[in-house]
Amino acid sequence: MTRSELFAQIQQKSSFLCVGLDPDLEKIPRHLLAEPDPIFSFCKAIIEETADFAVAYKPNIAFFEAMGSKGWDTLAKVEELIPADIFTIADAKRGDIGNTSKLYAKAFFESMDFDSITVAPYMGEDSVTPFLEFENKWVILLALTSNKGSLDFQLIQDQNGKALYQSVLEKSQAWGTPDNLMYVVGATRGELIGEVRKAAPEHFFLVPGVGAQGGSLSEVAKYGMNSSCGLLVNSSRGIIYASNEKDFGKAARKEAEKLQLEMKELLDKYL
Ligand SMILES: O=c1ccn([C@@H]2O[C@H](COP(=O)(O)O)[C@@H](O)[C@H]2O)c(=O)[nH]1
Repeated sequence: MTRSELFAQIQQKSSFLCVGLDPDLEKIPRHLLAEPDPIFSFCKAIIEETADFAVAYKPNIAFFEAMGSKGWDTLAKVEELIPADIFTIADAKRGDIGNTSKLYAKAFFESMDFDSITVAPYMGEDSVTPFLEFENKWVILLALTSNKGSLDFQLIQDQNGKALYQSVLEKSQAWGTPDNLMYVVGATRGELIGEVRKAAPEHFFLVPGVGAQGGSLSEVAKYGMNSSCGLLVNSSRGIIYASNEKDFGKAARKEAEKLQLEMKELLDKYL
């Protein structure tokens, strides 16, 4: 999917919502356990109920690969089920020496047909660029993550006062463009999102951390929105586990709609 197609979706739906698919057999409604593939049935219902409000889906690969080969089959079926006009993100956080990254890219972009993959920057240019060689596919590079451990390395400053996440932003902009490179920026980072926006004015940000992790959607929009929105804000548990009864699909729909309505107001205010 191209950047302009993504922006068109955002305008059409008045939404920059990414629904995170983190399906856990221990958390899904009990009645689904009688189904032949409970995780698929769960994701199918969530996708069907939230597709009106979502511009992206982000299956977190850990939740599928934890189930072994069956999990990979389920992931492929879920990816195929997502409507073609909705952006797909394989949240796999890959990255290795070049020839290995190339095969990770083939796995997610060719064997499966994801639009994008999350990639860790730690191993540098040759670990990231193989993912950028696929037409109309995206790398979403970890820049400033939402978790507490992001303080361990990402905010360490060099002798000139430049934080590691800033070096990641600066250097990686020579590898890709706003048309094939996005950044992960945690919603829990408040006004630092404004610093990231200054360093990468045109790139889209994938922003996890609203909902269960307590990040503020209005702060994210205030500091992070650009003239083509430039944001995909993810919520996983806050939507998919809104209920664990038979009404879980409808409950997820309600939460997704709530976020979309807030997003519409923010788009009206800042775009
Ligand atoms: O910095 C990061 C990068 C990735 N994630 C992932 O996003 C979702 C968040 O789930 P919630 O339930 O909405 O908290 C999850 O898949 C994480 O692995 C992140 O949280 N922070």
